Amino acid sequence: MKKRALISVSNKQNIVAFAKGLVELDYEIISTGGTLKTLMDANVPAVAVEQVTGFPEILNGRVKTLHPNVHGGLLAKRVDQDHMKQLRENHIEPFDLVVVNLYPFKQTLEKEGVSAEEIIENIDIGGPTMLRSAAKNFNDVMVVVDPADYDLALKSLRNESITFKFRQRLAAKVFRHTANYDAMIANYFLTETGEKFPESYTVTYEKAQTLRYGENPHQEAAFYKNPLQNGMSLATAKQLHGKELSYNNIQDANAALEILAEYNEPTAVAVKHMNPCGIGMGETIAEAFQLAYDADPISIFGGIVALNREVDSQTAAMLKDIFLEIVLAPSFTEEALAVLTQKKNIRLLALEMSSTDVTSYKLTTVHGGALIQSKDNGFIKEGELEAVTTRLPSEKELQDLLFAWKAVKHVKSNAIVLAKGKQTIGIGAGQMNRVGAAKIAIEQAAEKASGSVMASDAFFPMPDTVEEATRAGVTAIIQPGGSKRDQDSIDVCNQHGIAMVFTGMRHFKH
Ligand SMILES: NC(=O)c1ncn([C@@H]2O[C@H](COP(=O)(O)O)[C@@H](O)[C@H]2O)c1NC=O
Repeated sequence: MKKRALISVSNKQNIVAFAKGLVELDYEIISTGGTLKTLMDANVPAVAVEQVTGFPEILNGRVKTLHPNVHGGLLAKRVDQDHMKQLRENHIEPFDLVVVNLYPFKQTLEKEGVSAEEIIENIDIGGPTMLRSAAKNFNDVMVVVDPADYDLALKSLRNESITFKFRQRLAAKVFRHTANYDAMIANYFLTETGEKFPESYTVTYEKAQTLRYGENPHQEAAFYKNPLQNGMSLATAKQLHGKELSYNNIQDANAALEILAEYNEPTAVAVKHMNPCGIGMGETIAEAFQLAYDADPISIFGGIVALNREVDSQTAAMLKDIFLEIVLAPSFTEEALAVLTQKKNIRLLALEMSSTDVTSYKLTTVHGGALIQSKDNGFIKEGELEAVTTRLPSEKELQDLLFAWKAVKHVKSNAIVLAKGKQTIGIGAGQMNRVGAAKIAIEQAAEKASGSVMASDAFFPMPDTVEEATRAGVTAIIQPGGSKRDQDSIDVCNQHGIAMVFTGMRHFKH
């Protein structure tokens, strides 16, 4: 008996060559409408699936292969005498090979101005059903879902080297593929219904690259992209120069992007171990970078720098003299590229910057599960600040307070940021007590601390941090407020003529 292949593909790329190869191997090909036409047009002999089902394609293609004559032929176990007897009794012939790829749901979703109706019509039903039937019965049926596997499949068929393992791998790929496809559909419906934390949470990622190693050389790692991400994405950033990104590079670049998303004016940020070590804002991007650099010329060594404007030759000349892992910006001028590409090891990344996706959720795995929360999109406007001290901040202090508040949100808790003139001058990150973070920030700022402002990511449980600030010469403080002992901190401020404002919003970052 001739071997039978069932072919039904939306993406018709390379299908003719594959089908021709199958015909040479004496396969009988059964196909659905559009696929059949493609094959016939290329003179590949094939039979319409209607001849197998004895039923016309109905409901505009919603039902074409959903039939026992198809699924019986896919699911029957060859070693099971009873299965084979039932096939004979019902005049069903088994299939040996299934080649299916699905309606382009994702591409439809991404189409501009697409209607809900078109999206729904692009949910493939018959395709996944065939794929799943064949994959379940992989012991007897070979299933190919990815056009990239056509050559390998054909080669194996020619050499008659189809092993159990090979068919199993193809089946495994099918279940990943249908799970990914369904996850995208589930996500679409989640957006439509506005449900936040459904009874099960389905995420899907697609491999962007295998990484050399993870956070440390003994850890394995890969980078997966979100297939539904619109706008800013590190997976689609253009690498213009330098060796492959590492796991830590991607984490740091992400931290830098989150920080830059806070600022509209020309801003530069230097990041080390996912904390900013310097943030500067200026009239030009060169000025901004100079400030970010001067903020901490030691910690920037081996760090990454992200800028929210095109890198020009002036900025490139400054960047060139520092050892940096990555420079990340929306674009680079030709001259800037000529300067920076002289450095073999620096990675240059161009990435269109937009505000980070405010609807997205952050997922952290823990033993036994995952924590999911909305991103920290908290943003305080000037008018929302509550002045709590006798002295109110001056206009200059106010601008620095808002600048420092945006920065402290992105520093690991407990976090204290000292800033002056739209420049961070001291950052205390990740300390187990707040006063410790303040001491680090003050020591970093040294003599610059005098006349600076201070931001704290959470309230002061006691007045010790404010006392440190007064000794350093800090003139204004921004913090959430809400401690039982707020008044103690306010009193210290009033005694020293410090202006303090409350945001009413905390920015823990663990
Ligand atoms: N409904 C069905 O019975 C059915 N059977 C196969 N399909 C899909 O139809 C597509 C191929 O259609 P055509 O050969 O007509 O271009 C494939 O993506 C396949 O997954 C179906 N379509 C969707 O559900």
